[in-house]
Amino acid sequence: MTSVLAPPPAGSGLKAVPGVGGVPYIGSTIAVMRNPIGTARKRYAEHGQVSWGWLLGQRTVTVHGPEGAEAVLVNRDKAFASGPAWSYYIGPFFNRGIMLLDFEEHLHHRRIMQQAFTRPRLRAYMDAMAPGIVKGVEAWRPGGGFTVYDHVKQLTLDLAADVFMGVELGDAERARVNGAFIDAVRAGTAYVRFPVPGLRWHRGLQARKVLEEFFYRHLPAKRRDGGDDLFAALCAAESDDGERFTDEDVVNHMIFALMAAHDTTTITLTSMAYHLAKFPEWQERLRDESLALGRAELDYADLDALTGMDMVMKESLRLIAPVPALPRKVVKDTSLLGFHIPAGTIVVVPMLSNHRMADWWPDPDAFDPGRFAPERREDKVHKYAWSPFGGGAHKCIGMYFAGMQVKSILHQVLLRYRWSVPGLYEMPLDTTSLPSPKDGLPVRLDRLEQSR
Ligand code: HEM
Repeated sequence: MTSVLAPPPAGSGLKAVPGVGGVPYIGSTIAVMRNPIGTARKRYAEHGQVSWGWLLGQRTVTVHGPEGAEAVLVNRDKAFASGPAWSYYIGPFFNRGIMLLDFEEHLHHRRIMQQAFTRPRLRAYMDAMAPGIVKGVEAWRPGGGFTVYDHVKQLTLDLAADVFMGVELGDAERARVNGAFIDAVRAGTAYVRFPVPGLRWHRGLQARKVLEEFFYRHLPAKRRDGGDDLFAALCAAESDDGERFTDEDVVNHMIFALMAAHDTTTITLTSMAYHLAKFPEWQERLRDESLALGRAELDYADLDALTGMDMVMKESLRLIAPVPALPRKVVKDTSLLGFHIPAGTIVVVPMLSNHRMADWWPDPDAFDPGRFAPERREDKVHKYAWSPFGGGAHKCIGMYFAGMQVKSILHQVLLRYRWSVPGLYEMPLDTTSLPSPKDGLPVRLDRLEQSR
């Protein structure tokens, strides 16, 4: 049965948001978690671009399609706040991370943080991560049942110590910090959302303490000595108006940035590895491209030259958007594509399913990197048709960093290994949190005869 979210104000000319309430607090949560794309398609077919339902305990409006994504993310009326929406999931563990700030305050932090992502800084991060990538990839053990996701996750975590923290860690300290980081991330998807000793939420709070203690301890040396890592960059960052981060800001932003960077990059590489295993002709094309560069290590300038890799990355980000949905809380009554949205509502932009809408993408479920080739550019159909990095004020600040890291890693893998999956294999995705393979993506990994 269709029920409306709230009657629009008389004379406003706005429409009421239709939807299916279902069981209060639960609604379509289980269906969305199990099959986000199928559920979104059904809902779009039944109710159109804007509809509401219960999701994860909240009355939630889902706005399908790029027009809605643009309206929410560009946020001209300043009606959609990121902080209160994201805090529901990750607030206690990623307190005062930049994505949890809004409007003027967010802009103030963003202006300073931008200085840690300038081109010279990115070049320095790329140089800093290169030896760790070679060492990590070289240590992989070829054979059957090589789980790509687990290995890439470990590699990106190890790289974070070099390029994010820039701190020499002993094995025990590394394990302690990495463990705390993993617990903080996991806590966001806890079912029991209050601290019971031994359960995820409690472990997340403990982990936050470990991370804070770690960063505060190393902060004075970072401020004093500088360096080519993100931690040093945040300590030194200064906006054009001379604003700088306090110690507390640096610690909060470091903990958040680690989280924002880690799973997203891991998922992107896993998705690329999966598609390259399913479509070996693309794997060979990318390997030829990497070999043709004639250099063991990528330069910053090479990133644009790897055109096949760029298309595969874009297509993999389209098919599996690492951040599957972007939530916002409505802070004042507003309108969205002609619908009345009352203050207090949660609005979600479902990036994962938006990228698979047949109204915007020909053959939306097919892996076809050529759709991003200059002569096709199917993403040009709308500015927000392809938006794995979001848009507007909160658009991913690490977008170029991500491209740099993903391409640097894949280049080294292509030069050393060939990998495959059985013909009928389909990667089973766990979509209860950020999308990841339930089975870790087991492949057969073979060392190339002549690695370079
Ligand atoms: C392929 C990898 C990545 C993807 C798909 C991705 C995606 C996103 C998305 C969709 C948002 C916006 C969320 C929203 O508006 O609600 C975002 C924000 C953000 N990302 Fe990324 N991200 C990636 C990698 C990174 C990396 C490597 C870093 C850091 C080095 C990073 C740092 C951030 C930060 C700090 C924000 C918050 C920006 C703000 O609120 O102003 N991300 N990311």
